Amino acid sequence: MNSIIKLEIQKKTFKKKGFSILNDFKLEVEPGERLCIIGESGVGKTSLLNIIGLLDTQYQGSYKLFGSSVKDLSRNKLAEWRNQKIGFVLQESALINSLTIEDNIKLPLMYANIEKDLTVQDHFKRIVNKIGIEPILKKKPLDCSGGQRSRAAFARAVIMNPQIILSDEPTASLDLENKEKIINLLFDMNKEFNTTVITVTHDLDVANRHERIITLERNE
Ligand SMILES: Nc1ncnc2c1ncn2[C@@H]1O[C@H](COP(=O)(O)OP(=O)(O)OP(=O)(O)O)[C@@H](O)[C@H]1O
Repeated sequence: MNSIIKLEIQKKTFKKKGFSILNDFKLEVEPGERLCIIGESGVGKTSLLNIIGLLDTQYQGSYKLFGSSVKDLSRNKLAEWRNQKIGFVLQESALINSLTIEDNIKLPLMYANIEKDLTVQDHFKRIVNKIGIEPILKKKPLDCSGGQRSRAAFARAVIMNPQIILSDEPTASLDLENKEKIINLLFDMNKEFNTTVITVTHDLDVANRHERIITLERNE
């Protein structure tokens, strides 16, 4: 099988801090894999997701995504892939406070100019229904609870039906019931669309539900 992600990092250096992380780190991921990344705080899990998700291209090493070398991609291509092929659920996913929850979730569709597409509308209804956020669609983020905002941010990350979903602690601020909704939606998409799922978590119950777990080690 061809890898969807082929990453070989020599190191990632933070100039001001003068230290490096992800030294000699290699990762290959196949389409449709459910991979979990664990490791102690500060070891570089979020930094790794930023690299995989094309938010950070400043590191020594090579990265092939969907068979293309990331260093050769134009800024426009990087932006297009970030919007259309990669769903990024961040620890603090910023929703836009002046927009309703519905408009926030539909933002990636508007950028891609496909918000009127019927398949996309079906996908929207299904996601909203599965994670139980119909009641808050017309509300603004600041009128919602933290857990509701997390679920809305999750819906926005998966609305484009991306090929890869990257989640950084997607269940951290959720109660058990809502944690289940998010994990079930993630794995349903994985089953139905062969979406590659990569999750960073400290929750071992969530980790154990992935088919592969890698532990990042500190390597000073
Ligand atoms: N922009 C940055 N500038 C300088 N140092 C940074 C930057 N981003 C991250 N670091 C440092 O790099 C290291 C790895 O950070 P990262 O957030 O990737 O760790 P993590 O494993 O995700 O941690 P946690 O589990 O606490 O979220 C930490 O020491 C952090 O302080």
